[in-house]
Amino acid sequence: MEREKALELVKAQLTERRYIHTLGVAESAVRLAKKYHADQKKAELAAIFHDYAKFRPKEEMKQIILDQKMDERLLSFHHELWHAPVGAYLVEKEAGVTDWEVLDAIKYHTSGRAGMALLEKIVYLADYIEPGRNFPGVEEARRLAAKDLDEAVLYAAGHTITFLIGRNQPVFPDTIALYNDLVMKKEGE
Ligand SMILES: Nc1ncnc2c1ncn2[C@@H]1O[C@H](COP(=O)(O)OP(=O)(O)O)[C@@H](O)[C@H]1O
Ligand SMILES: [Fe+2]
Repeated sequence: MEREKALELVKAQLTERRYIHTLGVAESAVRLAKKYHADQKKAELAAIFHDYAKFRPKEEMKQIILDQKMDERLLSFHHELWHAPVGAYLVEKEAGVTDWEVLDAIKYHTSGRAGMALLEKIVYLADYIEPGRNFPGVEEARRLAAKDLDEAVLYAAGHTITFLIGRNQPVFPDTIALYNDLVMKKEGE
């Protein structure tokens, strides 16, 4: 699907602010894909659609998780997590994207998971470091992203976990699995 068509489809689903975030994620994803030799068109498409379901009603997303027999653990955790897997489902159903690498990159862009594919890591990280982000630590994440993809993804996952613990919030296990996977890989090096 061409960039312009994808942008038109996603713009109808987002607020202006979230659309500008999406453009930032697409720019970051293409840059990371170029640097880490991933398919730039797929990275751009996944980034453009990554927050497609961000503003869908919670009830609708909950029903999709149940009907589509998605990971029901999601329903016991913060609904912030739901737009990623539900987004992948809706992007296929409503926008007709069938490339499973692109759909998986959307599906796991919020929680991450152990054993992430290159495209998944790129969209996960692009979402974290896009130019509109200004949370403490984002500069370090950007510095690491320019050096080593796994280091940067590890940093993002670790900081998301500590951010949630700092607020006494439950942490969806797939992000911990991602963190453990990368930290053990790093130890093994
Ligand atoms: N493992 C997790 N458990 C619970 N909440 C999480 C987890 N990982 C990320 N989140 C939450 O998801 C939200 C981030 O959503 P994300 O899709 O990554 O970014 P955004 O929607 O802001 O572009 C944050 O509120 C973050 O705290
Ligand atoms: Fe996002």
